Amino acid sequence: MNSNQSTDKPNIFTLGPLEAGPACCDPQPAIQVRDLSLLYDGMIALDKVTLDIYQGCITALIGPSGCGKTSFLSAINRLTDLIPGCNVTGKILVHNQDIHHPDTHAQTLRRQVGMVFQKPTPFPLSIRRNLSLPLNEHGITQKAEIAAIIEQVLRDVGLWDEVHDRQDVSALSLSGGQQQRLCIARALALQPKILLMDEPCSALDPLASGVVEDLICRLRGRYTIVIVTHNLAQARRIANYAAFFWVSGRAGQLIEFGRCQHIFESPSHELTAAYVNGARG
Ligand SMILES: Nc1ncnc2c1ncn2[C@@H]1O[C@H](COP(=O)(O)OP(=O)(O)OP(=O)(O)O)[C@@H](O)[C@H]1O
Repeated sequence: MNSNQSTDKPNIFTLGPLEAGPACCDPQPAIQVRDLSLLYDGMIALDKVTLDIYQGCITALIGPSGCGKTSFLSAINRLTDLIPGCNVTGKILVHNQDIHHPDTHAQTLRRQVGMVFQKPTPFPLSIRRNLSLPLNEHGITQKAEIAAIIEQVLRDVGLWDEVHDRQDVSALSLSGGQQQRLCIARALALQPKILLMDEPCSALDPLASGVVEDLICRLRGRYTIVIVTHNLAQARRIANYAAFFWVSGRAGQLIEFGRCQHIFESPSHELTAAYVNGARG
């Protein structure tokens, strides 16, 4: 089925139970960003961003198009290394490890910090292979171990009941919402600590979007989640913290960061107030 015509079941009870994670009321930084600047071909896209992302919490990155949200996300797991002409300065610590230190390997980092993209991006392979391939690439080859991980992550994203008896069909035959949950399962298979999500619901119809949003909430506590969203109502519903970015000239800047309730109900900066009230952006 075409991804934009998803008829993903709205039944949230298909999502398997997750172990409760730690509450996020005692914020410990999982990611520490200091003076992060990012340039594409010498043109500044992010200007000196300093921010802590708290462990086990959901942090929403909000702001108008072009303010650098995706660039910020991509810097955290060094996907920016793969963009020709992209230059990153400043410091990012992930669980106290400097991601730019020569001893930090990008592949190891990306195992710790998974990424889910806007459009579901399953490989044009079977459901099973979509999940086993990254495991093989990270040296996991035991069939029994792979089968156990596949079952666990499919249960975690609520897909097990829907696909366990047809794991060898093409992942492209799934609905858009199912494909996105498969992509989340693929990220979870490598047991990351952090999940970066770039507008994970925006390519889905409202029902599938609701299922994925519910899933993201269920992952809270077990994972540190950073989500880019243009959907302010969604940010408000699911996030514990929000970071508001703005673009001045071409440079994206972090204007304000704080508890979601503060950002949406009593922001400190007038630009934030204008944006969340729909007057700007
Ligand atoms: N690969 C790239 N090469 C050159 N410029 C880029 C590249 N990716 C992004 N940019 C530029 O960097 C700036 C920030 O882009 P980015 O995609 O990070 O913003 P965003 O806030 O995520 O936008 P949107 O909400 O529209 O996705 C924009 O001016 C964009 O044109």
